[in-house]
Amino acid sequence: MQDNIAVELVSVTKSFTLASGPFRALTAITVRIPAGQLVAVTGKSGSGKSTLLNLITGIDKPSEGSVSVNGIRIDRLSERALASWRGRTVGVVFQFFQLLPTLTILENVLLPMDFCQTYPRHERKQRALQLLEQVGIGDQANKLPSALSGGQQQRAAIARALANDPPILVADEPTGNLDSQTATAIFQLFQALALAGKTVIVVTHEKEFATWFEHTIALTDGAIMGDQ
Ligand SMILES: Nc1ncnc2c1ncn2[C@@H]1O[C@H](COP(=O)(O)OP(=O)(O)OP(=O)(O)O)[C@@H](O)[C@H]1O
Repeated sequence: MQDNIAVELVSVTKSFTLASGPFRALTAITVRIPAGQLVAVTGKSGSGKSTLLNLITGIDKPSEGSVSVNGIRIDRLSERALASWRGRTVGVVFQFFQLLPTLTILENVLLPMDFCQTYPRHERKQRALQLLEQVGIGDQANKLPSALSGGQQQRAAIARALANDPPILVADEPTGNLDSQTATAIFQLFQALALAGKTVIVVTHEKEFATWFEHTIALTDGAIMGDQ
């Protein structure tokens, strides 16, 4: 594998067992994502986009084939090793933000650092505040998520995803719940993160942002129809 490939799936098939029999959500796909790129995953509902993200984040294992992230064969890791690996290597951003509602924005960003112990305790608050500044909501740190707009909540979720300085950021329809101006600001943030060296993989239906991506993985019925 080349040094600059962040994510590599080779001949990956993912099958699920349904009452009606086995079902292939992904069939023999091979994908190579270079480090530091902003990459889109597109396709209709049910085409396998979330399944692909779940393989990249190690939430699921392939039925066949290999999944390597930064040179590590994650399909061979134990669940315990995967949990630790995931916390340090992949930040995840969701469509509905999934911030903990009873914690402040600052506390939400501190959680992954407390969980993984990636930074000494006395450095964590400063780092969380810096991340909130970086995503443009430094002044919202002490508020509860419900006091923020959707766009601000997504920025907070991005800061939380960056807490442990993961090389890879994965986002599943991160702007699906935002207006187009706010969505543009979120994509600008992803672009800046990719320029700074993060590999950013985004599931998106929004065609108007197609030109922002350096690479698009287009899925149809669990197969790759275009890999530009
Ligand atoms: N755990 C599972 N058990 C059974 N079938 C599953 C499971 N996860 C996904 N599937 C099936 O695999 C196919 C791909 O699902 P996936 O969620 O990856 O699609 P998607 O492209 O992300 O769709 P959407 O845009 O609607 O989120 C679908 O037919 C889905 O029903």
